[in-house]
Amino acid sequence: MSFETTGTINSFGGKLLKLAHESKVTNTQMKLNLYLPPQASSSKPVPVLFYLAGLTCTGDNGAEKGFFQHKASEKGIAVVYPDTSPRGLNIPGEDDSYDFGSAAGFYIDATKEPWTKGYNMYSYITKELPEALFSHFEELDGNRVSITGHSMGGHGALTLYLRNPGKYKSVSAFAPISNPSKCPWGEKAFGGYFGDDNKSKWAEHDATELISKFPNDTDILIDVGTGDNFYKQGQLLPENLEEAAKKAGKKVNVRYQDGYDHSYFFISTFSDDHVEHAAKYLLA
Ligand SMILES: N[C@@H](CCC(=O)N[C@@H](CSC=O)C(=O)NCC(=O)O)C(=O)O
Repeated sequence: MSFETTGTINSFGGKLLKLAHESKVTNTQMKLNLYLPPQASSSKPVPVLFYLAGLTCTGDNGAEKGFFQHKASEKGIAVVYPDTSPRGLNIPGEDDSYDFGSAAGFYIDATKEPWTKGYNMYSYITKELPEALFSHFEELDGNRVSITGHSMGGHGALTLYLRNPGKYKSVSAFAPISNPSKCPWGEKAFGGYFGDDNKSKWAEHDATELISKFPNDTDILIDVGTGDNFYKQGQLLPENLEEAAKKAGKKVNVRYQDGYDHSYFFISTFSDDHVEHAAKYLLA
């Protein structure tokens, strides 16, 4: 698969590439950003951190406002910023709400019509995109990959990690939707993409349900702001994940950050810590 490079921007001594490619999995063109740190120009391939963004986002939000490039440049880690859904499939209702359809792909493969037409962000992020990137960019080391994300993307990072033991070296999340089967955003998305009667499928994409089934030890870093309105409204439910992790004997370190909200001011404050967390495993 070939990538079109539509822009190249200098950032912290490296390059942010604006990319587009045709996806067989989503049946659309997909856009993304790829940050190559300065070390990518040496002969040794660099490890990779995927950042999954939240509702209403594209691959631009994290690249422009997350400040991941700061620490990634220092550590020699590439960062992939994918889009959050297919775009323009012409499914009725696709663009009607901010929390379902466009920019709300929830990192699942839909099983319910008409969303099966291309709402396959799980396969796109875990298979098609990395395979395409690692065969096209020899600067990237496909054997050293970590994942992080925000809100809906935090849910994506946690569930992709927990569903694929060994695929990612580490995981972390900012204000993740931690128990989607039990919050309004998740109920709407899983009901729409899987069906209200398909609760076993819901559980397959719920970090709180998955953690006890994960076969390996974990070291999961999560930040949540105590001033986050979505946290206060019960959309995130990190306590449910903490409780399930405790019962399962898994390490999940949830840091409740005093007064921080849900925005990129919160993410950019702690993004260095999340890149450091990934670096601990990617550079071990
Ligand atoms: N428009 C919505 C709120 C949308 C919102 O806050 N999106 C967050 C992610 S929320 C969970 O996935 C986001 O990252 N927005 C982009 C940004 O640049 O801040 C509403 O009004 O409630």
